[in-house]
Amino acid sequence: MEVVIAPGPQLARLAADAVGALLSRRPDAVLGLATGSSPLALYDELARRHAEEGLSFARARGFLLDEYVGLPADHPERYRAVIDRELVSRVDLDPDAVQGPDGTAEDLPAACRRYEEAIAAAGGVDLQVLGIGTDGHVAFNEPGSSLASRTRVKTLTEQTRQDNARFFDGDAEAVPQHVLTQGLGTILAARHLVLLATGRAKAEAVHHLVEGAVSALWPATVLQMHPHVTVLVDEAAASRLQLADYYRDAWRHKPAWQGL
Ligand SMILES: N[C@@H]1[C@@H](O)[C@H](O)[C@@H](COP(=O)(O)O)O[C@@H]1O
Repeated sequence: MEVVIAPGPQLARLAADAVGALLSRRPDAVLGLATGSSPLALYDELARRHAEEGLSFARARGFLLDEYVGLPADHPERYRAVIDRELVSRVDLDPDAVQGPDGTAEDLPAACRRYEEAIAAAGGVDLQVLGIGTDGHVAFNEPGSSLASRTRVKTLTEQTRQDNARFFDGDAEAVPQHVLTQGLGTILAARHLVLLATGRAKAEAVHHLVEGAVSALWPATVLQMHPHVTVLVDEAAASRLQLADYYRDAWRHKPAWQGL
């Protein structure tokens, strides 16, 4: 796990560098797309590079991490709508090449199975963008999630509904109770995980993610089992890291050829 501690705008640029390097190596790369506020600066930077530097997503494909259950198809907070607004509509990514779990499906378990099959049929995710919840969830894998889980229905914790109320006019009751989410096992199958976290509210979760014991209580800790994880955090989110000085030192002395 590589931990990079830097100011927010630099984190977005580093994540964009990783996406750009992947697309130049492999123009038809499969991108794993996260919602929430953490990746927004990255999407802004990708949109800028598309407009100003010709970064192209024309042959790329995308898979969302998760989706609310039961929000109407035209609801602006459906994650599919969010990703269309924040990324797809701002670059040349083909909307038909982007998929998310279908939270409107009548048969939700069947929709989850189909989603796993679609990811496998695309050859798996090359680079998965991730955020982290204050309770240590990734995607919507809440505490107690199986560390080997695949895409399935989950029930949100009260804390996550409170955290996400800001997208629903501050009304936690309006946040759906149920979601479809890629499982932790699904996420671990992606080839490179790039997790972004900023702000003091994430400090405890980031500490567990990087330095805690692997446990379903802090689901993000399972990322320690993945061979290629880049954790991009600002000073506030890094404020509980015991080995922060070592991570800074390692980053400072990182060989130029290595890349993220
Ligand atoms: N399902 C999403 C996650 O994918 C996201 O990483 C996390 C943190 O969100 P934010 O980045 O807004 O803090 O919570 C949300 O509920």
